Amino acid sequence: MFPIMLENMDESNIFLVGGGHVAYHKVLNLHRFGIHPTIISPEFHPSFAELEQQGTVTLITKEAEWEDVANAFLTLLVTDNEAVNDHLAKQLKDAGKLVVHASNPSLGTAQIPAVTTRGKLIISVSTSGASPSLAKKIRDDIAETYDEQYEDYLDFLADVRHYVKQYVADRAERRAWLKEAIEPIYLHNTEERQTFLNELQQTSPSEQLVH
Ligand SMILES: C[C@@]1(CC(=O)O)c2cc3[nH]c(cc4nc(cc5[nH]c(cc(n2)[C@H]1CCC(=O)O)[C@@](C)(CC(=O)O)[C@@H]5CCC(=O)O)C(CC(=O)O)=C4CCC(=O)O)c(CCC(=O)O)c3CC(=O)O
Ligand SMILES: NC(=O)C1=CN([C@@H]2O[C@H](COP(=O)(O)OP(=O)(O)OC[C@H]3O[C@@H](n4cnc5c(N)ncnc54)[C@H](O)[C@@H]3O)[C@@H](O)[C@H]2O)C=CC1
Repeated sequence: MFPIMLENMDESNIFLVGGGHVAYHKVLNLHRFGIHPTIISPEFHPSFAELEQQGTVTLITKEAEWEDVANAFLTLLVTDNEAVNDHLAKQLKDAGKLVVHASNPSLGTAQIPAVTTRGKLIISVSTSGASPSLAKKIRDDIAETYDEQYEDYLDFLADVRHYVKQYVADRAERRAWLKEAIEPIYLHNTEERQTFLNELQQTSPSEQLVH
């Protein structure tokens, strides 16, 4: 199992096979990350009608075949038909694709973790399929510690990092600034953040562009 963050995906290439209860739950999770998938299924959970109206999903009403997903970047197999899930998982795996098999994870090449976001902070917990319920619980425990105030704190840290990378040439100095920025005082105190940024700008003015 190797965790990785994906970005800049072509979302027209993200598919679900099966349109039931589990599919609906998985789609709401994808939506949190701005992904609007295509779902192939002969029947759909009633809640999908609203999502289709909103334009956040594309529904294709049919039994899934290999041709439907052959060009997919990522496919989530969430039908209640084991044979269909198994067969497509094998073909997708052989084709080197990312595939989540929702009922027999070992046949896939990827799994969905339990996730919470705090702006740029993404808290992601996996139990490698041992207990999705525990993954959820641990995620919720961590999310209590790293609460909403981390949202603008992360924005502050991103600003600091952006500035330091551009205008602080010396590597040791860069590290010192970046290490200082994660001191707890900057989490709680926005005035201290401003003082920090002012000091950073005075010590390393933005005219001295680092190449
Ligand atoms: C392998 C994986 C496949 C994948 O990658 O999707 C998988 C597989 C299976 N889940 C099953 C059951 C449940 N899954 C949940 C919940 C979640 N399941 C998620 C991920 C994963 N589930 C992947 C592994 C992740 C890991 O281990 O860390 C979460 C974290 C993320 C998400 O789905 O978005 C999301 C919570 C997040 C949230 O709510 O925010 C609940 C609890 C609930 O719904 O409250 C139950 C019922 C209780 C229980 O079983 O624990 C079953 C048995 C089906 C049956 O009974 O036959 C299988 C099949 C099997 O295990 O074989
Ligand atoms: N990963 C997870 O988080 C969880 C996974 N599961 C597993 O997910 C699977 C689906 O569960 P539910 O959504 O509750 O079932 P469901 O019965 O609500 O939905 C199944 C869907 O698959 C569709 N389907 C059937 N044959 C198909 C085909 N040939 N091509 C395309 N779509 C097809 C049906 O029309 C239906 O929309 C089950 O195998 C279950 O064990 C269950 C709980 C959680």
